[in-house]
Amino acid sequence: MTSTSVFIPAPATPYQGDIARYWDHEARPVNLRLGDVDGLYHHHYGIGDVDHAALGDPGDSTYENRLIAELHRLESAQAELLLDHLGPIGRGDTLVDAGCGRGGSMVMAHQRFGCTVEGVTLSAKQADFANRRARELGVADHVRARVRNMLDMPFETGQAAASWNNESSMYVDLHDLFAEHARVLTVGGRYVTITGCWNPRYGQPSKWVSQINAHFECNIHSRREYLRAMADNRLVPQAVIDLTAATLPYWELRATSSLVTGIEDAFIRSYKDGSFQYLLIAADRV
Ligand SMILES: C[S@@+](CC[C@H](N)C(=O)[O-])C[C@H]1O[C@@H](n2cnc3c(N)ncnc32)[C@H](O)[C@@H]1O
Ligand SMILES: CC(C)=CCC/C(C)=C/COP(=O)(O)OP(=O)(O)O
Ligand SMILES: [Mg+2]
Repeated sequence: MTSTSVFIPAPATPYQGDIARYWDHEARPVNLRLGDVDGLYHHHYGIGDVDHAALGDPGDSTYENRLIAELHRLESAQAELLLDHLGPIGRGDTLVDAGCGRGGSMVMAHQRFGCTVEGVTLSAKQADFANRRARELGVADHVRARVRNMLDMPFETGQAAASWNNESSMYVDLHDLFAEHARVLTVGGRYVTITGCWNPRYGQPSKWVSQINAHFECNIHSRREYLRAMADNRLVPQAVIDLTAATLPYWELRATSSLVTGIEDAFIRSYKDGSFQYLLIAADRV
């Protein structure tokens, strides 16, 4: 598995065409400069406490670089937590990253398990970027991204020991998504998602959630929709972890940086008013 497939299917819908264009043109410093820290490029957010000793004094000339390294450390910690929930994975197994972005989580999964990791993204630019990084790291025989729709993945039924969505499930219908994961997963395999979802206890999506949807052209689902769509598709939750408190330090630190994008306040306010939650759900394919 060494070459990038050049076959790029037409978008399944006009919306998917919009999303492909969105990610083809994305080049925010908050993502590229963090990725440059160690060559793992993420498009997800961070968890865990800020290491204030590592950050040092805001007056120091190196402070901004330390802040960037700290945000990146928290984003990688988020991916490590997702990988912690995949269960026992062998070197001969295949993992599927649905909505793989620039491939940071795929590389981390291969480095941890030694296994094959297959990713799909709508963006040809992202797939090229991920495959270039895999070649540079010498792991292109085990890590590959392709331009494909996660609702119609190029994998055999039962091929995957585990699969995941890391902040990519808000772009699709959840019933369609979980039906496709249930198809590609082996019986007894594990599905994991980390996602932002609106909280049914709040009532309806808050104005902050609507603002996040508009910012990213996505459609955030409710926690209830996740659990219902899993139940309908042979995915039985084994762990539901509320990461809202764990992600707030990342957002509060990010809001003080030069790399702000303008969406920080909506995340902080919606996490604090209880209308939005950052969740990990790990489910068994039964
Ligand atoms: C916020 S990024 C997350 C990237 C990656 N999971 C990470 O953690 O860095 C969302 C990703 O979902 C992908 N995506 C959205 N809808 C998709 C679809 N229908 N099929 C495949 N990928 C999709 C986008 O192309 C993008 O790569
Ligand atoms: C939790 C939710 C609702 C996520 C929406 C999906 C999304 C765009 C994630 C982060 O991508 P990014 O890393 O490209 O965003 P940013 O540029 O803000 O860091
Ligand atoms: Mg980011």
